[in-house]
Amino acid sequence: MADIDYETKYFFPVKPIPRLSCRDPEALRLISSEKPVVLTDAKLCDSALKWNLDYLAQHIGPAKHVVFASQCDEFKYYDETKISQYCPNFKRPTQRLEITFQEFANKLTQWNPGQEKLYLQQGLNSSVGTVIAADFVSFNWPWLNAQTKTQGWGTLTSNLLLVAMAGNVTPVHYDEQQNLFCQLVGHKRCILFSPDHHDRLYPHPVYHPHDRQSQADIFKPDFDKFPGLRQISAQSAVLGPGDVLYIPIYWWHHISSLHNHPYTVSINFWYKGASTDMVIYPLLDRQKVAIMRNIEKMIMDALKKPTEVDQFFQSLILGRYT
Ligand SMILES: O=C(O)C(=O)C[C@H](CCCc1ccccc1)C(=O)O
Ligand SMILES: [Zn+2]
Repeated sequence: MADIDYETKYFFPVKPIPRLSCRDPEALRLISSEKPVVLTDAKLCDSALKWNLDYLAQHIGPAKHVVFASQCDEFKYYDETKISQYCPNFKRPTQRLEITFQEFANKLTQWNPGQEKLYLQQGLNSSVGTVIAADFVSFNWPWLNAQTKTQGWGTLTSNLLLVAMAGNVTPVHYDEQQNLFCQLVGHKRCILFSPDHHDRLYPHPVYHPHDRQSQADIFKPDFDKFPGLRQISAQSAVLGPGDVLYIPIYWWHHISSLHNHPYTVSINFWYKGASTDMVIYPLLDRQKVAIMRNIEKMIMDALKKPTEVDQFFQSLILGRYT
């Protein structure tokens, strides 16, 4: 698969994410400097390369799994807990279901155009069957543990099992965790933007259910509403089975499942970032984003009304911090 599938037209410059061996010192240098890299031979989840729909349906067990349903290809994440507090009229863009993997697999194989798209997004837990657990145990933990120790990352918080239908899109967002993203079945196109894009990708307010998601659509740009979009630039890669993409903490990413296979299977490894108690100046871009998030949370606790925030910050800085 080409580094960047050129049939897709972008209005912004895109460079390929380097594809390197996990033994290449350059790969480790990129990870240490929190830059994206595709590791082509990490053999991180080789035991899961056989996790196709039938195998998972047969072995993952009878537990309910979280599946999102969408009337379009987009699956924009929303935080359920933030709806009741500040956005009671929020319209959920997807419906959250809890069904067995077998039910999900049946819906996928019987899907017809015009029906809603489905996306299984389930944290792996102890409810999985023994066969899947055995595959999980034989992941390349020695390499993984050595890697995360070297980088000083925190604990592994979760492994999200992702089974998407071809064409599914996860719109532009960032996460507050380090991420080793393993592609198992099918191909995914990943478009990444550095954390300094905070003022060019217009995240929803921190109190909003779409916190951490971009308000803008990079494939239907509204340059009047979001003029900063004219200054964005990305790195991109198409991931195939066995590829591991390092998505650095706070890096924006857009992920879509290509049509060369009816579905895709991925698993991610989310780690807490290193503790930044040693603050070294100049601050990293991601540290500035973390500070902005804390200020937003404080101001919302204080003002309670989102409509007063703009005026508050104008009064604070206009004519004073130029
Ligand atoms: O691994 C990652 O970080 C991704 O974004 C992978 C992405 C699905 C993520 C769904 C999601 C987004 C935000 C919060 C919780 C869950 C995909 O592969 O489509
Ligand atoms: Zn993400």
